[in-house]
Amino acid sequence: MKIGLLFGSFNPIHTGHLILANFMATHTDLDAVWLVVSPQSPFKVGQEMLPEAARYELVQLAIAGNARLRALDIEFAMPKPSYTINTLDELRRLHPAHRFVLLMGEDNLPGLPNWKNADRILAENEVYVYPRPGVDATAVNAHPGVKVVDAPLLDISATFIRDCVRAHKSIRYLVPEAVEAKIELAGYWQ
Ligand SMILES: Nc1ncnc2c1ncn2[C@@H]1O[C@H](COP(=O)(O)OP(=O)(O)OP(=O)(O)O)[C@@H](O)[C@H]1O
Ligand SMILES: O=C(O)c1ccc[n+]([C@@H]2O[C@H](COP(=O)([O-])O)[C@@H](O)[C@H]2O)c1
Repeated sequence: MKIGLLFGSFNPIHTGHLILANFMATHTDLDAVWLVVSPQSPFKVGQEMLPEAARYELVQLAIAGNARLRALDIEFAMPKPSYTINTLDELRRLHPAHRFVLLMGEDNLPGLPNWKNADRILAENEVYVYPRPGVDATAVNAHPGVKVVDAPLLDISATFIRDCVRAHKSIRYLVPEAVEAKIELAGYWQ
């Protein structure tokens, strides 16, 4: 199996993540996409985050019923911050028969050279990139292993979702119904 890995904080998961994941799982050569919930992104230290278990639960609610998508909590038991190279090594050790591809939104590409062991990440992995509005990532796009897919732009972010909830504005259709219901019931960001 060829599997795409979408690493993220998912604080919370939103329709942008879901369209990206499903597009990669159905419009490329990938067989499935695994959404890896990171307890602590190295680039978001000190930022407000829901507890990792709550973010993981929202991801599970969001992807329920989609056989091509799966949620992973593998980084919960690993050292923090969550360095992607360590998780890639661990996933290859656990699943030697699978081929893995790194997935990301275009906004993450300019910072990729600053990730831990970025050279090894790029040498060992194909990277499929989903375009994101307002990003110029041409420098890293030139790397032979990096492929930007041709897909509809989605101007949705977790930041916008949190801001809407705080302002008591509707997030209907910006997140799946089950995610909206859980956010409301639990009172996240209110
Ligand atoms: N609307 C989008 N279009 C393309 N890629 C996206 C989109 N939203 C998220 N991604 C990608 O999904 C991955 C995980 O993103 P993350 O969980 O940090 O969400 P975010 O919406 O960017 O969060 P925040 O607004 O809190 O920074 C990253 O690779 C990011 O680029
Ligand atoms: O490995 C790294 O050095 C690294 C640096 C920045 C981000 N990441 C991962 O990239 C994912 C998205 O990060 P962010 O900051 O956009 O939420 C998340 O899973 C992070 O752990 C990883």
